[in-house]
Amino acid sequence: MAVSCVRTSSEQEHTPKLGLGNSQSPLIFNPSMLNLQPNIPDQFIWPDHEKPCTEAPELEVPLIDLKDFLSNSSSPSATLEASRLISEACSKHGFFLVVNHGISEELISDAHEYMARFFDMPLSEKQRVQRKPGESCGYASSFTGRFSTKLPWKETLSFRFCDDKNSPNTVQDYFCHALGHEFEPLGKVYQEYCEAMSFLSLKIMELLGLSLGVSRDYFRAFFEENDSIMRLNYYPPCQKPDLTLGTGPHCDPTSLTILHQDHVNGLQVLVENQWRSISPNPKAFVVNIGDTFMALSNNRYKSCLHRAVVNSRSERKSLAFFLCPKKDRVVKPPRELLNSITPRRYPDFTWSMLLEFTQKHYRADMNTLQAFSDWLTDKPI
Ligand SMILES: C=C1C[C@]23C[C@H]1CC[C@H]2[C@]1(C)CCC[C@@](C)(C(=O)O)[C@H]1[C@@H]3C(=O)O
Ligand SMILES: O=C(O)CCC(=O)C(=O)O
Ligand SMILES: [Fe+2]
Repeated sequence: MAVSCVRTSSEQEHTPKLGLGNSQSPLIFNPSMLNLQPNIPDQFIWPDHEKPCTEAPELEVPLIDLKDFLSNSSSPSATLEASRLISEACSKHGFFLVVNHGISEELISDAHEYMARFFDMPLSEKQRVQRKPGESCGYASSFTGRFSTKLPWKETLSFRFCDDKNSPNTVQDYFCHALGHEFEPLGKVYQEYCEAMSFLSLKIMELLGLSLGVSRDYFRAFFEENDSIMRLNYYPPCQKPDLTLGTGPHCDPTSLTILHQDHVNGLQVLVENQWRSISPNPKAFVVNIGDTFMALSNNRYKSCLHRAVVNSRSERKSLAFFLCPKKDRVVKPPRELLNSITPRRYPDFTWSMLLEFTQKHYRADMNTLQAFSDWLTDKPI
């Protein structure tokens, strides 16, 4: 069965007031050609206040060793310590590293290898799975045709993962149906990778629940049967890395992001109004909470601002798993997180509504959740 990704109509896709692109004749993002030009096109040059600064001191990110917590004989003290460290990280900038996560180096290496092979394919081959307006799956090269300014210097491939026993092979099926059976090995690796990401996400949800003083199972149960997004990010070298961005400043609208960087620096987080870099660590996943979990926590934990910079010497790649709840689940905080001092911060919503908002009406940035709340309550954005 062909798996259809999120399909939304695109009548408002190019709402001029939001400066979204014109899909009639989009610019083609061909970095090897663009890098031969004396200058990069204006559409890739970001405003001065968003240009990457040369300095981005390394951020010491809390590192959480999951070995004891994940072992069958995990002790209450190991669980308590892991949830305490998560609480500390999420009360600061919302980023932490996990090691001894139980995911094999071979699977991670295969996921990186197949990502390199995919992006090495000719553009015409990649465009066989071209992302269509309003959809959140498929291949995109710098979102030309979707946005008209501040184009990111990257190519992406996004696809859906469903933790649903009734459709057990959504990822593998997507690749086989969209690209052909010669892509079955690639589909198998990403099917296995996404299953491992989903398992790890649910374990982290147990720790997030404990760290917020709700039951270990509360958030885990909410994300059972998750309907998540896997994204491969490819950032070509850029001759003018000080003028453009690989991924612009944003908070992830999703619930939890589990990112694996290759060996090239590029991920930056805004901490106390200063951009700080998170150095690659092949044995660690970088984890951050997103807007949807910020709403679930009733704003106790913050979805934090981050971006990806590029460089003039080498390409960079990252694997990003975005945990998302089943589309019709109502996102609202548990009653333990509501009281007279901390009343409801965001209205009830479903992930399906927020996803549609980011794909049809609003380019995700640092204010997505507030803009979405205003949109829901009909306030002018
Ligand atoms: C639901 C999503 C929208 C984006 C991919 C996932 C989670 C992160 C979002 C994104 C990366 C935030 C920055 C802007 C964006 C347009 C991008 O640069 O890719 C966002 C993704 C998207 O809308 O495709
Ligand atoms: O590539 C990176 O390091 C970060 C990418 C990112 O933030 C995203 O895809 O949401
Ligand atoms: Fe992100």
